[in-house]
Amino acid sequence: MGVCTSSTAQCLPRQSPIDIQTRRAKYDSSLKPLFIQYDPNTSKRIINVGHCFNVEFDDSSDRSVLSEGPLTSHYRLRQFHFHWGTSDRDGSEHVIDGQTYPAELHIVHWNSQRYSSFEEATKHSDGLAVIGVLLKIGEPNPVLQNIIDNLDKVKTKERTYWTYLGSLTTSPYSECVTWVLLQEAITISSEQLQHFRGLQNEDEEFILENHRPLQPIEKRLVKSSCK
Ligand SMILES: COCCCN1C=C(N)c2cc(S(N)(=O)=O)sc2S1(=O)=O
Ligand SMILES: [Zn+2]
Repeated sequence: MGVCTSSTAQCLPRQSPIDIQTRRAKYDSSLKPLFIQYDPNTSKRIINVGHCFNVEFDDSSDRSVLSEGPLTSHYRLRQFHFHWGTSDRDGSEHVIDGQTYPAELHIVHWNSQRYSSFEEATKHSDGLAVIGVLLKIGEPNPVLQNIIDNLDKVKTKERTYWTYLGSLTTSPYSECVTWVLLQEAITISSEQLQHFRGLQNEDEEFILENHRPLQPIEKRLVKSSCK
């Protein structure tokens, strides 16, 4: 099942991010709860990739995995990163009923049940699964402060979510992602968020924003795990 890299006749584009119009989301009773099992000891390093920073994980074995939910395979944790804006008014990539959030966390996993490597998985339409978590301004979030050791706590008790088929939101925009967007936002303080804007790219310019504009939903259906 290859990736449609362009809007060829047999497949409409499935680009991300999108505006989740909650009243159009369809409840799917077959959607199971997410199974998230993270071993914080698999965290490897934080790396500035120019447009954001990635916290990378040892993905040489299935020690940190995501399964169930809308997924039919188990997916291995690869990295997580954030998207933000020049102010607290916007910065998230996904938007909910037209409402932007100040930032968004992406937890990236690849289908280690079907593919032999992350690179191979990105070439297939079911290759990646990314959990999107919206961030809203509120109390300083101790978990975000040392998220590496507490990734496990990012899991909210009631993990209701929206899911749809989409793409990477940064180049090469491969259409290989099953998006799982949690319906409960977590908090971050404005001061914590300001630290993100202090990151610099390879030209030593501040990374003031790194969120992609909304993409057309086309004929896609967004499913909800709850009514
Ligand atoms: C073909 O190989 C591409 C390598 C894949 N990656 C590159 C991205 N641009 C990217 C974007 C991601 S996002 N913002 O959609 O979660 S995750 C991710 S990534 O997994 O780190
Ligand atoms: Zn991302």
